[in-house]
Amino acid sequence: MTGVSAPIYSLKELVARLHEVLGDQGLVGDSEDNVDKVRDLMNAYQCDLGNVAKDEDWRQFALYDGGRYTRNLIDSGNGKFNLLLLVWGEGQASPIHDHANSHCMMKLLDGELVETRYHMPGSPAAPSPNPGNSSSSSSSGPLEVIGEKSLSTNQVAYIHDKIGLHCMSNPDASCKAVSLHLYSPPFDLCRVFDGRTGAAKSSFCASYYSSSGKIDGQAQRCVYTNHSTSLDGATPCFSSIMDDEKGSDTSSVPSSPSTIANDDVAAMDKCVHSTSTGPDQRRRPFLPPTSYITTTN
Ligand SMILES: N[C@@H](CS(=O)O)C(=O)O
Ligand SMILES: [Fe+2]
Repeated sequence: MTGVSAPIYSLKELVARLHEVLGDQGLVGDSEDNVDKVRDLMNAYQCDLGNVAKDEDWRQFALYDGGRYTRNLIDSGNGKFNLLLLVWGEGQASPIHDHANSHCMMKLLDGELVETRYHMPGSPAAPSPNPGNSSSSSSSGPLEVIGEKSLSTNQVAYIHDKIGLHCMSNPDASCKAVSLHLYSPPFDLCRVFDGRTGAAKSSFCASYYSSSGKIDGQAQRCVYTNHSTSLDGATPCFSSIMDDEKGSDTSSVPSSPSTIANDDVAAMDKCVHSTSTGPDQRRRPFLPPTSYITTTN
């Protein structure tokens, strides 16, 4: 274990500290010590929820256009890590996925997120019918849920393929969520899984909605904010804007997956939750992510 880092009050400082720890090598192999250092730094980052002046530190990266969850690149870590800020719309989720043998450290900055973990098909704890073939797209049967955890603001979570697969979901039907993610080493491809069959597909997962706070392309620039002030001339993502943009959004038509552009991704987007906690009225069916583009079988 490492010591507890002094509070870090800006993403700029966090990035500088991450470069000190990871800039040369990144998180390679079983470098548990450095994993602890990164966890410590992520914990030390003070996101100052509710204080708009301080929140601006991360809100400038929280770009969102009312569509699926966005992945906003904050820093590409000298090629050794990626630091991203993700904005999750109401009820949105990632598909069940792995992390290409990289380390994933995340911190909830705002809202609520639930992490559901699954056994990695083919791992010893959940023997697969296809041992040694875990990178193929063949089915291994329904994925086994090994845990479900609700993250509270400021909480840091960590996952690696050795722990299992996961999906993240925003269970709130009326609020967005924002999270900070560090991946080391960075990766372009991961696998997304069908929770019911265990089938996996390779997926491009290095697409970013924005980099360094700037959107590439035609998307409307829209900053996620709970506050009534817009930042740097951007449009706040109020619910009225969201409603206006519902045209091609299937969020209110969950029973019609055929309207979803990418059926492969839609099929993968079944975040299988434990039913032990009973139905939650705030929960809505999850949306397919934009951020994963299925490329190959
Ligand atoms: N790994 C996902 C977010 S999450 O579900 O951890 C992504 O980078 O899009
Ligand atoms: Fe993930």
